[in-house]
Amino acid sequence: MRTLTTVADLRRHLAERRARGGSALTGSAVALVPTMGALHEGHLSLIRAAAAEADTVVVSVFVNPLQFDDQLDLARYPRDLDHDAELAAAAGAAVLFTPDVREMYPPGFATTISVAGVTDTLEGEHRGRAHFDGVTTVVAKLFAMVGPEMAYFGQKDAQQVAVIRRLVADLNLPILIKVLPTIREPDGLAMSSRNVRLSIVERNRALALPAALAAARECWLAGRRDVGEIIGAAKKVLADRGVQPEYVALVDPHTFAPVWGDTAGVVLLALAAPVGQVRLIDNVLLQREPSERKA
Ligand SMILES: Nc1ncnc2c1ncn2[C@@H]1O[C@H](COP(=O)(O)OP(=O)(O)OP(=O)(O)O)[C@@H](O)[C@H]1O
Ligand SMILES: CC(C)(CO)[C@@H](O)C(=O)[O-]
Ligand code: BAL
Repeated sequence: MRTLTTVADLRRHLAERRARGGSALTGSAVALVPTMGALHEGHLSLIRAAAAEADTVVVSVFVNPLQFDDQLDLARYPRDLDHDAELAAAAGAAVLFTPDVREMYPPGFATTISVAGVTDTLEGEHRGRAHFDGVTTVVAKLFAMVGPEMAYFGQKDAQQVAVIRRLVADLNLPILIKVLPTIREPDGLAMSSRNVRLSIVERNRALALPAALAAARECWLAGRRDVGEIIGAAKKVLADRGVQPEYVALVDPHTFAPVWGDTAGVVLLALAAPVGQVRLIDNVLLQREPSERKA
């Protein structure tokens, strides 16, 4: 695996690899897995899936200052580039792209890519307009730098997925967006780079999030369709375990518009909550698993 830090080196290396041609199975397809590093099994599942489908997997590691609404969160964001390189290589990455902030945003940089509508609610509302503007600006730049045929994202950041899909559709970008399920710890906590900042007590309290999602799903599976009732089931679990959510919401999984009254069709239950000094998010799609559907 090559570790590259400049756009010029990245472009040169990818051009050489493309010129060589790939295998009969994958052609010379390039896949991008954008990350902010401190890699864990969630990221590795994306890299492995990309490696199975593309000749060249580029993993980017860039802690993007533009998308942080909280400067302390940016300063404390976990960083471990040497370990990331080992893990990414073992999972099948061909290139680790780790630009510094000046390479990504040189002096004079003045462009913002902004997606409207789907960014209005939940994370967009609570982390502020700049969060998703930061995400879409850096992702658009990464797409332009790498020129991937496909890009891989995790369902844990469900709204980010909807925003990226909108970006790709609106700008006619010829990039296939692949979304993989949330990878969880054995006890149910969604893997996240920020989990390392939880104390033992907080780590235990954080289990309130998957438990709240499970309670809401139980309620939905029991046939309840009243939005207040489903959200109430999740909120009760959080309150019982001493977690105060920033939001618990039922939304359309494509537009992220809130669902009111009675739910119909597939809806997404999403929540965000601080646990100690760490802000966690999680979500579940309320739909019947294929095995639960009637033949
Ligand atoms: N548990 C997970 N399962 C599947 N994909 C994940 C998981 N966690 C993160 N990802 C995906 O990995 C990509 C990079 O995410 P990122 O580097 O922000 O990691 P993270 O663990 O979400 O960090 P944090 O939530 O602390 O910012 C995103 O597409 C994200 O959705
Ligand atoms: C997509 C991303 C790498 C952009 O900085 C980030 O938002 C993330 O890690 O999910
Ligand atoms: N995984 C989402 C990136 C962020 O929290 O800013």
